[in-house]
Amino acid sequence: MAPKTPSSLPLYEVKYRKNIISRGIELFILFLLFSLLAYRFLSLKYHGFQWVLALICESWFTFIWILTISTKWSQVEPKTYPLRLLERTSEFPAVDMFVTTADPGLEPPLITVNTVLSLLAVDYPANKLACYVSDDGASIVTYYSLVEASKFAKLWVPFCKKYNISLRAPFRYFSSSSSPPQDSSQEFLQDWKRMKDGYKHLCEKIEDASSQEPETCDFAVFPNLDRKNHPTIIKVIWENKEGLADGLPHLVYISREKRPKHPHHFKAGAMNVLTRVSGVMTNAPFMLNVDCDMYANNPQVVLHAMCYFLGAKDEKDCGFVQFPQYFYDGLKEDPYGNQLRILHEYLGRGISGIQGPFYQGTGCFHRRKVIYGLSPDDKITAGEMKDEYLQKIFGKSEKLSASVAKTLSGGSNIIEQVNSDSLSSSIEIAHQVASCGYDFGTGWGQKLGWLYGTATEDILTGLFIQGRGWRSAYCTPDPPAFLGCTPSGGPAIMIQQKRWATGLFGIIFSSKSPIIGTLFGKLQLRQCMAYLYVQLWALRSIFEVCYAILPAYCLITNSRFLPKANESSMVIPASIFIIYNLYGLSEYVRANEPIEAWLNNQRMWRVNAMTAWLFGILSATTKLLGLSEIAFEVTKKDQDNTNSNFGRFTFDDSPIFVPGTAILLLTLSSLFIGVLDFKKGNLEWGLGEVICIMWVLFIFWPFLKGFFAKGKYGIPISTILKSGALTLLLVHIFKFTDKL
Ligand SMILES: O=c1ccn([C@@H]2O[C@H](COP(=O)(O)OP(=O)(O)O[C@H]3O[C@H](CO)[C@@H](O)[C@H](O)[C@H]3O)[C@@H](O)[C@H]2O)c(=O)[nH]1
Ligand SMILES: [Mn+2]
Repeated sequence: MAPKTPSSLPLYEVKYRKNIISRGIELFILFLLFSLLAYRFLSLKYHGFQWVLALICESWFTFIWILTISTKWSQVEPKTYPLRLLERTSEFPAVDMFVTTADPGLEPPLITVNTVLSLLAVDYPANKLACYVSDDGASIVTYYSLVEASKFAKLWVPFCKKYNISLRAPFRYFSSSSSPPQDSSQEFLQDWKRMKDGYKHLCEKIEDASSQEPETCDFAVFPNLDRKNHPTIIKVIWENKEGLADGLPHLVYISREKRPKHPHHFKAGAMNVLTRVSGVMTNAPFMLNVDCDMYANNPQVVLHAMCYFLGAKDEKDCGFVQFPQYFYDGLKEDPYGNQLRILHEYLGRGISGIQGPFYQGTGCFHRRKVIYGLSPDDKITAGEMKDEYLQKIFGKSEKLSASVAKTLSGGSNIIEQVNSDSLSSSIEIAHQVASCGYDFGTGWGQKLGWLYGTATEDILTGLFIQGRGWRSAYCTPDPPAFLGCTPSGGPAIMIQQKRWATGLFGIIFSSKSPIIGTLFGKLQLRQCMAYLYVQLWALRSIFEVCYAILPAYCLITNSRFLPKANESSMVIPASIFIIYNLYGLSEYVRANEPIEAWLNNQRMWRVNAMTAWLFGILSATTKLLGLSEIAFEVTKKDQDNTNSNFGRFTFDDSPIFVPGTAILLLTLSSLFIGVLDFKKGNLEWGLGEVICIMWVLFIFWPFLKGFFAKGKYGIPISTILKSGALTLLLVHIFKFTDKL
């Protein structure tokens, strides 16, 4: 038999996990849930209001469980082979890399700089890459930092490539190896020292610039600039004029025009400007997008993505390639429950086994033509290629429509579609397509590009792509491709979770709803169910809150919502509780996560559900009714997580902490009332309710500690007073309904 030639080996493989045992347990839990519903239904006439409420909540939980099972059913183990790709070809397609930043205060320029440096240094021919940074903060410090970073990159990039450094974001490289490796050569030691000094110098310059704005003629446009009202600024910081494969990729700074009267559509607006500006400058057939805090942690990222794009038998199988969002410096016990490792491990791989991962907003490679609205089997007609037609949809720029035409008609000949003119010659047109009115009346944000009208533009945009029949690919190289910051402390997490819950819920009611996509489009049914699983977060809050206060209700009104401990039907809820938790724990054990992480996640996800998601449903409803506007509050990126108190829950005086505090106070009061009743005897409630009370206290443990802590670790008095008033009101209402 002849040995396999490299070109016959696949560039990627996707295996399905044989998760027979966990599937069995999931189905068994479903069976128990149905038994519980049947039991409740049949015994409804012997019980009161609590029984009905419990039945409603448990029906909802059963529905969510069905979505969960379907989503997790077919988990994938993808594998990509970049070495085979390198053996097979030397002609690589071009990639435009987009970085977005919006606020130099919440997103320190040094973080953005590190992300950019890590991208400039990836293992890929430099003449095929261009890096575009969008700065919605129009910050002189960000611009200055990038200019300085490009100077440092001339040393850093060759250094990384010469010694094949695996970590190419300097802040991570120098924090993980504060002294050079022991057995390194004299030459390496010298270079290493030069890099370390160079980076230190860069940091100092950026720090100085943050306290005193830099002054040179190149920065003339920035001073006295109003972030919300300014013209477009585009600067080609570095151009790889000779087109050297071992040089530095182009680096372009863009701050799009902003005017108070024009909606700017947050990140989606920024992404569309990046798409257009890059369209008239380099027009690469592939685009990578990362948030400013997501540095490339694996220098071969682009090659991994290309394994899918170039290796897919059918283009349709690979509309975009998504890398999971992982975070750096996360504590192993995951105190805030926002490392999402378990979410990626099971749900993420499960979704990937259906129609492919959701687009997660960062760490994703797109095909330009997919972003331009193309469907897998679209045949472009000559009429659609006419300039007039293109300008109606893509806006009034001849040069842009010419490059769009190239992209749309290019077919699979992706090497040829790029622009070869110099960047500087397109500056004027770039300004035009970055202006704030350019979108208006065109297809941008409606049927192409990143979609408007939501704070979760990522999920909406990905949904729209999959609804047209594209599949996406999940890429999980080792080491992880990208690492970013995840918020720490209570308030930042709550804001992020609320934004997600609000945006996701709104999508269900939009014209791009997954339900419509399945009925009238090409979204697969189970993919629709997976989307609903996340999009229903906000609505889940109502059922979770009701269920969490049910035990307190029972203790206050001396009633019960569970069978008595000595009744045989108690077996059903008890085994659901035990098996569900053991099953959850086993997921952590299988993924090598500590038990503490499981406990903390149990807690934080329920806390989020009952607080942030509850605010999510409020803000989504007011938005749907037209009473409020979309808001995108940028998440704070911490540079330094080494503080010993890192991991402790923090509070502020935001109303978002009121529901949690109130549920806790209500539960404590019910215990108090329960103990008083206990002396009187003749109790209706029993062991089941008490265990539930304990569980609620366990979940709100960080809040309980917050009663006794000071400063940002304590719950503000005003929040306690508000929650206290709410609790009193609820206790009275409960007592009152009981008398009815
Ligand atoms: O007006 C804006 C607002 C935000 N951003 C950028 O958008 C990115 C994401 O913002 P961030 O505050 O970090 O939000 P996260 O909650 O961390 O982001 C997640 O959720 C968002 C949708 O809610 C997605 O857009 C992100 O890609 C995804 O990582 C950042 O690079 C921002 O600079 C802008 O460019 N312009
Ligand atoms: Mn982020």
